[in-house]
Amino acid sequence: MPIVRVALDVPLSTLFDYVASEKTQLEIGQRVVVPFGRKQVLGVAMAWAESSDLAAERIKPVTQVLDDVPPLPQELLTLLQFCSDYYHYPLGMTVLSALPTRLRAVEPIAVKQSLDYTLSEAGRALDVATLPKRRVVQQRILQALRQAPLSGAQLRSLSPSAPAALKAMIEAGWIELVDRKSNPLPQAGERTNEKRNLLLGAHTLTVEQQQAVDAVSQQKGYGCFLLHGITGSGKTEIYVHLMHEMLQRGGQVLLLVPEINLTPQLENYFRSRFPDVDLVSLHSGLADGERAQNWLKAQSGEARIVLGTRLSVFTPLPNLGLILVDEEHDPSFKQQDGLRYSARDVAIFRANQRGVAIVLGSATPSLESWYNAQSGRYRLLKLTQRAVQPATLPTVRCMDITKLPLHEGLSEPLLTAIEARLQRKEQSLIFINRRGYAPVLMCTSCGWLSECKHCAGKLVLHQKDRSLRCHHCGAQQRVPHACPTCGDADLKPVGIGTQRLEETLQARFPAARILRVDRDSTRNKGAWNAMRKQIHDGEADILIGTQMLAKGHDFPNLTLVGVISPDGALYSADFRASEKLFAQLTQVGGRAGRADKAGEVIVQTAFPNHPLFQALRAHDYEIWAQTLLAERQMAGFPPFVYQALLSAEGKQQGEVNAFLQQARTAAMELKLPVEVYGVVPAAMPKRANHHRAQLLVQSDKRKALGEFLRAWKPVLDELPASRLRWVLDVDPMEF
Ligand SMILES: Nc1ncnc2c1ncn2[C@@H]1O[C@H](COP(=O)(O)OP(=O)(O)OP(=O)(O)O)[C@@H](O)[C@H]1O
Ligand SMILES: [Zn+2]
Repeated sequence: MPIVRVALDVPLSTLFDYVASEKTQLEIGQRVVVPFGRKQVLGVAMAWAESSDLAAERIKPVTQVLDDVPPLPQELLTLLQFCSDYYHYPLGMTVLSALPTRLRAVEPIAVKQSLDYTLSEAGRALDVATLPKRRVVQQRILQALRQAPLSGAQLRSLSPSAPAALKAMIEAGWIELVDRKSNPLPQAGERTNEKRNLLLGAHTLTVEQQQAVDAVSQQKGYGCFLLHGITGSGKTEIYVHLMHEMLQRGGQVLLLVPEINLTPQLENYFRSRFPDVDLVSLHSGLADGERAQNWLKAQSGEARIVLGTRLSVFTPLPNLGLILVDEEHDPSFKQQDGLRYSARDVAIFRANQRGVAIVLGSATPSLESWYNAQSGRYRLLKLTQRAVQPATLPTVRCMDITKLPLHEGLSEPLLTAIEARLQRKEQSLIFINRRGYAPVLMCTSCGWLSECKHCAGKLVLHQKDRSLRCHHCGAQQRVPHACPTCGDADLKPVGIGTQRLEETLQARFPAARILRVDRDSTRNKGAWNAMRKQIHDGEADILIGTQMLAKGHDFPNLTLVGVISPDGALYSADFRASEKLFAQLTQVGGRAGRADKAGEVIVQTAFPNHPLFQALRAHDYEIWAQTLLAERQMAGFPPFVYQALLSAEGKQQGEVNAFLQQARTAAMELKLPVEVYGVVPAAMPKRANHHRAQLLVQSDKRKALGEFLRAWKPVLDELPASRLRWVLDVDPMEF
């Protein structure tokens, strides 16, 4: 009896053996339903086995083979195996988490029969008379398709041997699959389904853009390119040209983007540029059914451009020819739970596995990528000018808030600048990374602060509904009438959030139309889209926003960006904080003056001479990256070392620490060439009543760290931890 090894969604690092009866026609990569404990669960057939460690009578048979969709290709299974090994995450859970939700259920999915066969250009050009006489069925199919596109069922009704003939003709390139919806029945006399991979509105590329496009398209086999282009330099236009080139060659393109918020907008944009090309998007905002359909279109090769957030890096793409990663520095490419992968890094592995080019684009590359470009592992492509003439980079001014009086957090120069924009009917954006009214409520008489009972954090004042809310655990309560400690009624909001800024600006500029864009104001579905339209249509004068507004948008009438209190990042415990801040400010500053009007950025800071702000004023990413790299090298931080973080949390602090101490002892006993640090509290030491602590391990060799983790992980799995949750995070981004 053949034994098949199946990946299941269980937290064990093994596969599970089942018997595949002779009758079932099972292929590796197919989804199967198998008994597990008392349940029937979904799994993926990963490999055949000669024998099993289980006694023959204990191996259960596969219940059902799902043949609703084609098997996962071996290439994808290999990629998932790599991820499981590299991130030390159970293989079964890795494989299952890569599937769209709908394909993880034990019920087969009903694939909408929306695909039709049609003649390709070569097929239409074919003269039936030149086909050998004995290929009757092929001739019949050809003639039928001359009339109209047909479904598989219709073609099969032509002859019992139609499937074989069809297969041969697809391989010959005469027939292709098209989406029925997008191809309404042809009008008489009209040539149909002519896919020309139309590219609309192509700009004549600048010299720098052309060089970048040439370098990538001339690449033979794997190559990783870092596209460093200042904001508005036309990186997107490069993607478009590269996509077009790949479409002409018949390949599929995968474009990874960091933000689900940006995908609908990008999707429309790319659709408008490639009106006759099948493009699908994959992100968590889609309904399960739609997501599964899009995934299947990618797997069948029908979708030529796949646009998606991080999970789409695991989409099967038979003709994958190019991978693009936009805003490659963005931390949201790293998944923060379950399989903690970096979609950017997996994409690089995938490009290598496939032997194709990958382009990482950013105005502020991550230090990891920058370092790789400096050392020659990646090829650096630079765009140093804004694409649209005469658009230039905005002027950046820093206002020293230790010397200037502030009105509710706003300096006079900033207010004057906003006023000027209002008079000129231009837009301003005020960037502040704090939602709510004020970060904390304080009693002026005893110093009491609104703290969360469950977390090591403060309760944020939300004025609109008079509530105090914890942004970490979601706890919420009404604003007290008096101080809970001393009874004094004089409670004052301290610090500034988006709501307070909105109130202040509205009072100062009563006629201005102010739009606040943060997680609270965009919670309802469609709210953000509506707001974006308002901004584009010029129905807002002042935008107040958190980082949501900072990324990727192109608002031509926006000429002023104000930045309120970014200083926290300068003395944060997170060693990446200042890297992130520079990227954020460059991004948000890059929203100003993208068209014909000059832009201005005003930063309110207590440290105007900090190297970060100097580099920001000079628009000099390179010098800033160099400064940071030197610091990181001195301190022994990434990208000069590779890290893994073991974090644990539980209700009892003692248990959390004991677990981590045992883990640490075990790590030391392995006597491998890695540095094992001490057990320390997490940056957020208590959240939702759970105490949190962590243990960092690092090495200057990726391989040494990997070998250590391979030895350490099984030991961790055996440690008593029934009342704890712990995770191992490789290449951690959050501490
Ligand atoms: N060669 C070109 N000639 C004229 N206009 C161009 C050219 N390339 C791009 N543009 C235009 O320049 C603007 C900025 O380009 P794009 O959005 O591609 O920049 P980007 O580098 O992706 O920007 P960001 O990183 O700030 O989002 C767009 O309006 C685009 O249409
Ligand atoms: Zn809390």
